[in-house]
Amino acid sequence: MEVNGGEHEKMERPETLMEEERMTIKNTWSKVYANKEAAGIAVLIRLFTSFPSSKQYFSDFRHMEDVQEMQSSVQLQKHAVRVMKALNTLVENIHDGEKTASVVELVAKSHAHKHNVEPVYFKILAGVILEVLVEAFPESFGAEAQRAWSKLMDVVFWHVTRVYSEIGWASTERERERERETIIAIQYCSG
Ligand code: HEM
Repeated sequence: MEVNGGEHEKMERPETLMEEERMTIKNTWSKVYANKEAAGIAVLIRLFTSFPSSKQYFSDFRHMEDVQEMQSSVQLQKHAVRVMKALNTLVENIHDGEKTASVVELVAKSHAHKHNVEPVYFKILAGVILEVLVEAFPESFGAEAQRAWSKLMDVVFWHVTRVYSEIGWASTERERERERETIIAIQYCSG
């Protein structure tokens, strides 16, 4: 999988979520969102420790190795809450495909234009979110919930790549190499 500008056309549009899956997502989310700061920070810390290259975009802690030091970064805490709030908007509007598209569009545009984030990091973050939620809320995130959430993440990522493709994002050769390395690491981690 290579995720850059021209790749979107090759991606199959993910299936629409079924009513049952939407309900599962809503039901499992409320507990997570009640702990949004802690859950968001846990997700980002996992992202930055498992995939240290994802820190490169954050001026305040790109050189930090120490987890406690990272946790006290205001930039990290703010981003954690921002990610959770955006997810909450997606969940609240899960029946509204246009709203989903527009929320993801805004985030993808700013991350491409302002923050220069490679799209593959959205895919990585999606995997990390699931991993952390399953660990933190095992009673809620069983197989059925995991399937529903994976589908939602696929929809999000599909929109992200659509936007990156529309704005003509092109990864440099070095960045592609890093993406390949990262994807191999993900495959390795997920057995
Ligand atoms: C679901 C995924 C994500 C959501 C909802 C999200 C949301 C946001 C929001 C709302 C902002 C502030 C407003 C803006 O500039 O757009 C922001 C800033 C930022 N995001 Fe994300 N983000 C996501 C994923 C990522 C990823 C994967 C990275 C990089 C690995 C990243 C890096 C950044 C950076 C560097 C900033 C600027 C931080 C600052 O200046 O304090 N984001 N994000």
